[in-house]
Amino acid sequence: MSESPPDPIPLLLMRGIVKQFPGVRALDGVDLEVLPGEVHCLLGQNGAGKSTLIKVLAGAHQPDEGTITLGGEAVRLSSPTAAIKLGISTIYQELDLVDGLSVAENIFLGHEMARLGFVSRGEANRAARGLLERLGHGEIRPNTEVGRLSPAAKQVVSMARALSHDTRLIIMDEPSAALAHDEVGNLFRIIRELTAQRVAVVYISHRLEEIREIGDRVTVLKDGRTAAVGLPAKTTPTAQVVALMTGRNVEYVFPPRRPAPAAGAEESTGGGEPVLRVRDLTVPGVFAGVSFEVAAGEIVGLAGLVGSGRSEIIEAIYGARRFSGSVVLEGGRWAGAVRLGRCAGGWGWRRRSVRRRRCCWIRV
Ligand SMILES: Nc1ncnc2c1ncn2[C@@H]1O[C@H](COP(=O)(O)OP(=O)(O)OP(=O)(O)O)[C@@H](O)[C@H]1O
Repeated sequence: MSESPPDPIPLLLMRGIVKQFPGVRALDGVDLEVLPGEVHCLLGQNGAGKSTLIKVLAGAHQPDEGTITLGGEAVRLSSPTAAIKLGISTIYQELDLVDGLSVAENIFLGHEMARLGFVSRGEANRAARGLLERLGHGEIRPNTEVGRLSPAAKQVVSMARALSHDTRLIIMDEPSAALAHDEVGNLFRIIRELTAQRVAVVYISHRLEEIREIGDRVTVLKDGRTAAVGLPAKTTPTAQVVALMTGRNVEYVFPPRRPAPAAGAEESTGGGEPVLRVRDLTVPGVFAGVSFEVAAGEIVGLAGLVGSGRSEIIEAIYGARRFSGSVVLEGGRWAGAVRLGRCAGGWGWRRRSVRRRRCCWIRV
């Protein structure tokens, strides 16, 4: 939260925003109000319309209906460049950096260097260093190739790029997804410094505890509509936020938990027989030695930072990647076991092969 209270006159007002895609009304009259110097969190389930709304705000999508007012003036965000010129910068979850370019080149990508008055690479590097130091990351060297940086360092470069413009509003789409715990602390420190300078932040995250820590107010989207505007981020009960996001009370969202397995019972399977056994799953250079089991009726969360290999593990399990180790499904339609990493070709081939080897199949 900023040190001084947010200015009550909104920096941004979006009213009745509609965005229709073929067959989908992604936004159906959404309202958003952001004050200068506040962290405004945007919440909603998958598909609620958050990304579409921030793309409208970033100038990447044109709304079919609705009005946008920035600093008291009606604006048309006709392109990303128009949005940037008006002081709106966006940091997307999939950071849009160019791996083959240097840190400084990425920061000033799209700037008109002549207009900025840079006469040499050295000057661009010096300006980049200044921005990185402002973000508390003077150790990132402006001439390093971005592809060599960690996900956290890449995000700092993205923020430096946002700050390289005269920014009044920064949109951050799941900024903590790529960060380890201590790096999230640094992100929050940077956000607090920005808001102290009256920069507003629109912050998208699925992590409610983060929203409590860094957020000032919350807008909740549901099915392309605004379910709530400007709720206090620190004091609104979680059950209320979840109910607004889902349209259901918490007791219906989370079914009653089964009792934990007794001591000595089969580990990590909720006490039941494992249906899926994954052993020493390895895709060289991506992940190694992953083992877990899933019992019938059990939901197992696969947690990790962006880049840690979560999606790749699932891709290996359903057979889209070659791997070593084993993936065994018990009690499925086919008897026995199959190592999906060895399966290739069409479904018919797989089916015959699975039968011949007395294997089973994971039905996804
Ligand atoms: N370019 C597009 N073309 C067609 N439909 C789209 C397009 N972009 C989004 N949609 C649809 O619009 C709806 C809202 O999607 P959107 O990505 O904005 O939701 P979201 O809240 O950001 O979800 P998530 O958290 O999963 O990113 C979804 O039904 C989605 O399938």
